Amino acid sequence: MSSKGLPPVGTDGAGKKESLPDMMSSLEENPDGPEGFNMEIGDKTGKKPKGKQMHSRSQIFKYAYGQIEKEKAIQQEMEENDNNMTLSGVVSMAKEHEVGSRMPIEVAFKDLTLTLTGSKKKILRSVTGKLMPGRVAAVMGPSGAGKTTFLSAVAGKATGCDTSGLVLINGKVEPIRAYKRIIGFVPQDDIVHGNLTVEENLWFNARCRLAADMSKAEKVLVVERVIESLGLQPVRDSLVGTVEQRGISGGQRKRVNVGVEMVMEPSVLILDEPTSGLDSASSLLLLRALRREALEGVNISMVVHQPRFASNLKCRTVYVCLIAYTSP
Ligand SMILES: Nc1ncnc2c1ncn2[C@@H]1O[C@H](COP(=O)(O)OP(=O)(O)OP(=O)(O)O)[C@@H](O)[C@H]1O
Repeated sequence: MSSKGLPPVGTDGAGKKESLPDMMSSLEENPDGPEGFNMEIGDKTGKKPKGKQMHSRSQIFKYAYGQIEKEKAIQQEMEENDNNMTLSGVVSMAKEHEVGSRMPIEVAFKDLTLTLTGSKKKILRSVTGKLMPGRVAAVMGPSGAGKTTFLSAVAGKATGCDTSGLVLINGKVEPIRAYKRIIGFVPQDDIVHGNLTVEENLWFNARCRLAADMSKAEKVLVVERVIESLGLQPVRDSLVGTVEQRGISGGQRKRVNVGVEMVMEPSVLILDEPTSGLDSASSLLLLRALRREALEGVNISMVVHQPRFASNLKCRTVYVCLIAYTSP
């Protein structure tokens, strides 16, 4: 993906560049502006008291960090219970903490078969199963088995193939593309803009892909949450980098790729090898961030090659072109 032809990131109506801090200052000066504060101050528990409007940058950040602290507490609780955590445990914890806020999407597929257009070669043959909200599914199998093809088909992005079989969204036969605004897809290749900073990449996506009627303050919260969750704080102002100009590390870049899809607050998040090229610590950090997304009710599927990552996350495992084994 190239940034050529894209509108400038964070510009005001006059085309003047508007960084996140600039934007926050302008919000502070003009809280009643068209994209100003219609959000309320939160307390430490993240609850928003009625009738109290946020009128300053510090108030917005107080709210944002109150929410983030709450999420960290949940994460800590999860880690303490890690040894006996089950998938149903994750889901019930999500309910307990009332953090599940996304529209739940269940994706079922029956006899999903993909044939190369103009030939009889079948890339996928009669794949049947279900991907559930609040769960993480690991798609595993040897190279060339069809993992990417399978996830592309689930996301409605398979090209060059004829698809047969059924895909049911929440039990209804509907084209998955109708849900593209709430499906995040992180391909193996880069989807970030190298000549923007980490924060600008995230902010650009938040601005373009979150609901138009969502206030700027709420969008800031979403971006801050993603930066915190993916451990991108130290590089938030660094250029991602291009071939000509070196930027952040490969592992950080990988996390930004995931982040640009996370900021759209998807209900379904599909990732093709998000941990490839990452060291164990970065992989774990990323997987924990994904588990937190699952706590929000997100339906997550990802290609992983290391079985220990799947078992770490207590994933439901979908083996492609192998005899299926589902982790307990
Ligand atoms: N549009 C297409 N045209 C031609 N061949 C295709 C197309 N899509 C997929 N294939 C073929 O289908 C097979 C499965 O590819 P896919 O990328 O899904 O495998 P994979 O399991 O993800 O592999 P890897 O782990 O190496 O990334 C490959 O042989 C690939 O060349």
